This record gives sequence, C-alpha cells and structure tokens, in this order.
Amino acid sequence: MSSEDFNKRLFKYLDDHQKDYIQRLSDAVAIPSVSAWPDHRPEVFRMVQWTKSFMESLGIAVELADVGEQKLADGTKLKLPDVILGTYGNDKLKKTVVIYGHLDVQPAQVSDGWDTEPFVLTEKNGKLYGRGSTDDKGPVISWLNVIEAYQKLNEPFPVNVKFVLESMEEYGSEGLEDLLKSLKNTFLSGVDYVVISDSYWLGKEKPCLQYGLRGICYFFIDVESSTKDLHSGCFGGTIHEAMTDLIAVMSTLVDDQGRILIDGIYDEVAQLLPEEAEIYKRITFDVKAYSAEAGVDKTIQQDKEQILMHRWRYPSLTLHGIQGAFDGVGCKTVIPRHVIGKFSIRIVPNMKIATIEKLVEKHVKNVMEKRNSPNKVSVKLEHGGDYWLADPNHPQYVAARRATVVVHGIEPDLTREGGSIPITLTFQEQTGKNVLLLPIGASDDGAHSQNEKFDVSNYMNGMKVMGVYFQEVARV
Ligand SMILES: NCC(=O)N[C@@H](Cc1c[nH]cn1)C(=O)O
Ligand SMILES: [Zn+2]
Ligand SMILES: [Zn+2]
Repeated sequence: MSSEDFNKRLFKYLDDHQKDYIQRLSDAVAIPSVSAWPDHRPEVFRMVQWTKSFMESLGIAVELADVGEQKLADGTKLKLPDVILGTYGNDKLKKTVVIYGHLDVQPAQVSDGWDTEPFVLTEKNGKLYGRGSTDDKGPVISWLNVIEAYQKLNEPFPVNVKFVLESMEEYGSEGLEDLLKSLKNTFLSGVDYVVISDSYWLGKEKPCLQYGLRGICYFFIDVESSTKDLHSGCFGGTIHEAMTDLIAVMSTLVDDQGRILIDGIYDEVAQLLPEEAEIYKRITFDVKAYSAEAGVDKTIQQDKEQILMHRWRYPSLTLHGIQGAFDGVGCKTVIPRHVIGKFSIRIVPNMKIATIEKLVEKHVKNVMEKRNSPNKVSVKLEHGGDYWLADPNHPQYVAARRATVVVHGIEPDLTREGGSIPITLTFQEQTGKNVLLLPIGASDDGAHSQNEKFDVSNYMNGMKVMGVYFQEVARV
C-alpha cells in the first residue's frame, strides 16, 4: 500500500474515533496531578499509574524509575513521582525515536477565575477546556492514540519508540536530569531522534516547528522579621517589616520597559547578528491577535520583530508572588512575620545559570545593605534550567515539515519558544542526537492560565501529523 493510501486510512480511523479520544483526555484531565501542591502528590502518582496502564494496554513495556525525594521548604521530604520509561519495538533495522512529555499540570482552581471546573474537561464550540488539556496531557495522549491507531489498522509501526514521561516538569523536572545521565549507556543508547510536543504554535492557524527555548532561573527571596505575626497598630512604625523589605527589593528588579535592572545581567546575552535579524521578518505573527490573547491593550514593544525577539532571544524577569503575605478578602491589620518573594528570569544564549545566581545574590545584598534593616534575608535559586537551540535544517526537521505539509497543506514556520522545557538540553547532550519540538496546540490555548483549552481540530490534526511524522522520520 502506498503511504498516501495508508495516510487516508489512518486519517479516517482517527476521525472516526474522535469521541473516544475526547473521553480519554477527559479521564486524564480528571486527575488533578498538580506537581506544585505537595498535598496533591497522590494524584500525581495516580496519573502515572493511569498512563502506565494505558501504555501497557498498547503492548508498550513500562518500567517505573524511582528518582528519589523532594525536599520541601519546611524541611519535610516527599517522594518524587516515578518517571515512566516505555519501550515500544526493538527492531534493529528501524530508527528509534525518544518521545518526552509530562503528566503533571500547573495549579488551577475555579476561584482563580475559571469559567468551568478546571479538572472537568468541558467541550464548548470545538474547544476542550481543562487544566492539562494542552499542557501536556493532550499531546502525550495523542502520541499513544496514534500507536493504537496503527495497531487497529494492522500497520507495522515504522520506528521503535522509547517514552520518557515525567511528572515534575512544572516544578523544574527535579530528579530527571540525573536519571537521564544514568541512562545514557542503557535506555538512551542507540536512539536516533528525540521529539517533544509540549509547546504551542505562534498563531491560531499556521503550524510551526521550534528549534529554541529560553531557560529559567527561579528564585525565592526569604525575609523574616519577627517570631510571630504582629498587630500593625501595636508594632507598626517601630519595627523593620519583612514585607516592606521584600517589596523594596522586588521593586528594584525590573523597570517599566521590561528591562532587568540587575547589574551585569545582559553581559552574556548573544549579540544580534544581521542574519538573525532577518529571520524574524519572515515569520507569520499577528501582533493584534497576540495582545488579544494576552488580554492587554498595549504591549511594551509594538512591532512584530521586537516582540518576537523579546519572547525568544532576550531575557525577561517576572515577579510571580509573595508567599506569607495576606491575600484574602477583607482587611487584616497584620504585619506578616515571614514572607517569601518569588520571581524568575527567562535566560537566553549565552547566559550561564551560575553567573545569574551570583549577580542576583549580589544585587539583593546591595539593596538590603542600603536599607539598614536587621531582618534575615536569604536568596535561593529554587530551580534552574538552561536555554536550548537546535539545528532547524536537520533531517528530523525536514521529516516533520513534510508531515505538516501532508496534513495542513502548508510549510510550517521555524520558530523559537519563550517558555522553558528544562530537560530538552539534557536529552540533546545525553543522546548526542537532534531534538525536535513539534507543537500541536494553538497560541491561544492559555497554558498555565485560566480556561486552558485544546481545540478539537488541533487534537485531531496533531495526531495526524504525529502519525505521518513516524513514517517520514523512518525514512531519513
Ligand atoms: N510547556 C512547558 C512549560 O510550561 N514549561 C514551564 C517549565 C517550568 C520551569 N519552572 C517552572 N515551570 C515554563 O514555565 O516554561
Ligand atoms: Zn508543558
Ligand atoms: Zn507548563
């Protein structure tokens, strides 16, 4: 049978089973596998077991790798979720593809402003709303659905597949880097390509392939002022307040133009070369739609090239929150005794995590010295992940481009991504092979945000691209 004929059968099979795929995603979304919530760790374990059972039902050999314990801020220890290592096929004559994905999700609660229950997949106008629908349960399940479709069509699978599915990605992939290093000469030896579907198109219509990611350095600034919370009427104006110190420090980190104010932070950022500047001009990107997706009236930069550069090739600093601060409704006249400020810096070529860590420590120390405060202040790099860049002309990218053309009838843009998948570089280093980012979700999916969703059309077309990608990559 020609590949065109098989593709027709594959696409029909996938289309005919749309309902089953939505039900499967709904079952996965119903498990609130939030890695950042320690009390939800059993749910993360349940998600691992759910996926293991699904994989085993497809004849994938599954091994669970223990990656140790997580030490929480209060000193308690919590078991890290096992990493799923799956092996599908072991034919020496076939190429071997490693598929990485994650089963944990960002926190979500209706009170954050969701229109529906975040852990109940809700279909409205062709969109599937639910936490993890696009990040990253939808894409992970898509890969597995495609394997099932090949089986049901009695079609030999074109490649061997090795799965690495973790459940701490949204919390810095703790334990995974060491695991991959230990697997270099065993599970990861002899692989040919690595592919990751855990990112989004640049727009809503046009597919893309990505060859770059920013890294991340996530910091905690801990300020402690007293042994207990205090009445602001009795003590206000007489003691050095922890929150006042913390806000003073946090307000010195970034200016209103998004420029990071930490001395030396831009020193290692790669210079923009004329050839690179040209790349941004060729990319399809709708600035108005971007603002609309963010729900803002005005972005810092106005032109397309500048926005893309500030997403992909310049660092950014975001203030995320303050643990221990009063954030309830109403008024509470308290002086919090202990607050932890959280911020992250997205890092780009050629910034080094160790340099960033030193510069941030120095900056906080300088600001605090000027304040003459007796409070205990410490800075901690909670987790760090490197930036990553690959060669978009590599044959694996050519294979994925062909697959995209078959399904979408259009060449994908070759783009980068402003977010981070910290383990991508480790895969590249430990396998020595090309890594491809193959996004299937749309730019407005709202990962990490309220009302995260995955379009049914992206789910269906994403599986089709994955199905054809396996054939194309088998040939290169
Ligand atoms: N889909 C990728 C993603 O969302 N990655 C996270 C990774 C991360 C790192 N620290 C906390 N989360 C991201 O925020 O980019
Ligand atoms: Zn993700
Ligand atoms: Zn995410």
